[in-house]
Amino acid sequence: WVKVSSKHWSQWAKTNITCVQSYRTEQNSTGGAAYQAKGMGEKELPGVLICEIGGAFGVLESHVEFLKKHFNLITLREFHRNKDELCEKIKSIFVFECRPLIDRELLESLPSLKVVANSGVGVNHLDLKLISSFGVKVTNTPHAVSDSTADIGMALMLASARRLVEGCHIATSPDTTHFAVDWLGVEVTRATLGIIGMGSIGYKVAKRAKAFDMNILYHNRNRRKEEEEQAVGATYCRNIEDLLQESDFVMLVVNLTPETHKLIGKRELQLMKPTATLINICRGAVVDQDALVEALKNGVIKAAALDVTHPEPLPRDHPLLQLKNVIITPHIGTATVQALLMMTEEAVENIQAVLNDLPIPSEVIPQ
Ligand SMILES: O=C(O)[C@H](O)CO
Repeated sequence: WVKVSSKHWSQWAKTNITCVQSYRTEQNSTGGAAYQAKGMGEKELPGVLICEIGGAFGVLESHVEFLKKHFNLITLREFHRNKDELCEKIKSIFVFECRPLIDRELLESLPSLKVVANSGVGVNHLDLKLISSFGVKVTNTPHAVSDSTADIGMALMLASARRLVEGCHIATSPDTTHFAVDWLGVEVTRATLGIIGMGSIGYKVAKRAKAFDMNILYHNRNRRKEEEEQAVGATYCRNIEDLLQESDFVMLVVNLTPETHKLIGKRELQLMKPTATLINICRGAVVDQDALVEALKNGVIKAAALDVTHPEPLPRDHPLLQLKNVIITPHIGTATVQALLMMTEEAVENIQAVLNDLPIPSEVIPQ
């Protein structure tokens, strides 16, 4: 089965797509009969190139059965072993994080390629102009990732405010004989949160922060509708400077583009309060890391909590890894059972939409 957004359902239902018919089978028995009558099960499934099955950048083993109902999965290794036979069959590439690498050589070797389906929202690892010059579309999965990534933003903010990692070390250290700590955390409740980037993830952060009675500021290229602002109690800051000066916590939730590369540098850090914390859940390169190290060492800001760095992982001798006022997690914004399943489902919907000339739920258009 595959989840197809209800607004696109009627168009999907008119087609002969195997997955849609089997989805209907689960919903009502008439759908199952239609599936049989059209004989769709006999059609050759479109070829999808994947990096591998399992491993850090491969398709999850638990998703393979589902994917195989829709596609003929071809791993990169199989492709390289049998290029001549497989190159015509591959209609789509399923990209997870930055694998497989999509370069000119790969694109030139796939004449039937129609879509590069990125599993995840960030597409900074893809050369959009190059891909589109081959007439190939790019899609991503913004809906699937928004809850889990917003959760990580909240988790990092709370962990940093309450010094959870330090507390954990004390509680688990073999040297600990009693639980006296010589420091205090701060509360996020009623503090000011500045969200930079108010797309679907930023907005979900705001929803969560509202439940903590936080005072919410946001900066975004486009201002949200008034009713959306009111629903989460967020105030728009046209100038990023105002947000930086007023916030106790600044959370970065933008896409990495040439415009947002090193968006937070020395000047921006100096505008922040010395008691403020920077939280980054988007991409490491949005922050000038050298400037951040200096700011953290010299008390320009209080702390940082980063789910993303540049590069990933940081070299083991990187100064950010030596600082006590920094929490770093290994880019786990979408690392949940639910998010990964939804990312796969959303990618399948995107691929099927492109291959069947249907409205594409999440197409990424090169600027
Ligand atoms: O871009 C995203 O959705 C996450 O960072 C996972 O890559």
